[in-house]
Amino acid sequence: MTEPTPSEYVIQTEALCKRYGAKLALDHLDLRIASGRIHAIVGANGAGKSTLFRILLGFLPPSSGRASILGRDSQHLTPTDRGRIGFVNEEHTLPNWMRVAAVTAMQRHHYPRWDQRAFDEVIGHYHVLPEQKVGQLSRGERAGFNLALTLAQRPELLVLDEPTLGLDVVAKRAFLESLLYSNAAGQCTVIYCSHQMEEVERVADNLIILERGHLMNMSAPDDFCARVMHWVADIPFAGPAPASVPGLLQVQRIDGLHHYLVLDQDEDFADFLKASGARSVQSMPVSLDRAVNGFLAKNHAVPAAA
Ligand SMILES: Nc1ncnc2c1ncn2[C@@H]1O[C@H](COP(=O)(O)OP(=O)(O)OP(=O)(O)O)[C@@H](O)[C@H]1O
Repeated sequence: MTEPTPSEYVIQTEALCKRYGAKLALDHLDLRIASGRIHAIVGANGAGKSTLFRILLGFLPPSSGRASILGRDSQHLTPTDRGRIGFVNEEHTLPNWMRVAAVTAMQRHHYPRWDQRAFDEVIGHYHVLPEQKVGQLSRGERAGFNLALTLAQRPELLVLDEPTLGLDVVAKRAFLESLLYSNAAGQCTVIYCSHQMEEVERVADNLIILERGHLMNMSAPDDFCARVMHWVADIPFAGPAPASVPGLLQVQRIDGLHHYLVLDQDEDFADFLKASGARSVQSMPVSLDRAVNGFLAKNHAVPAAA
């Protein structure tokens, strides 16, 4: 595959930093996201995901470094630039006092590329009536309505910050189907931030992991999964010191067996376990949820010792 040219990146940051007082939320972040497909950004609470989105969309200035979106400097976006970007966040901020029909008419008027078919397709997943006030809609209905409005704008780039938070399984599925429909139709690039790995597994083509404002991974989800392996070893005593275990993410002792979750280890890891006293060893692949959460848990903040 050839490298995309700079104009083919929908997002580009260079040494991007954001400091809130003593806290560095984004730490010299260099990120390039190519146009097309669905990109998931994941990371522990406080990793900097929302801060990155706010800077990219021009709602917040960086402390230093640069950020651009659709080839435009995030700090100088014009209304025309903003019209090319759809943004949905978990708050689904819409005017509560307005009726669904009035909000829809207003948006249709505002966006010249309005696609009624896309709106009808998405809203059809939800039992939303035109005469209802936005404030009367359930959380899932509001999410669906917001996504329908956003997709109907026919954005070139859709940015979603935890859009399915608090939705039930059916509403979540409807939301993801709408997302896949819009992407499959080749209408836009989707950048999506979520803590829900089963969703990421289902929809994302590219997995971006942020940790404390640093980029830790950018690859297909399957490729990341393949880097993490679960090993079970029958070691009849304490086992090797955790600090000496290569690539260790997690260790547990269950029913007398040692379970190791390790990163970037090949078959040599079996030799390491045998040299550490293992009578038998076995390796198995892990789900994306286990791989990502094991990876994030390694450096997760722990309570200070009493
Ligand atoms: N306005 C602010 N003032 C001070 N600190 C802030 C502010 N906004 C965010 N932070 C801090 O910056 C860091 C990154 O926050 P951010 O909201 O970007 O994380 P996140 O990855 O979106 O987290 P979550 O998954 O919990 O939503 C956090 O440590 C947070 O406490």
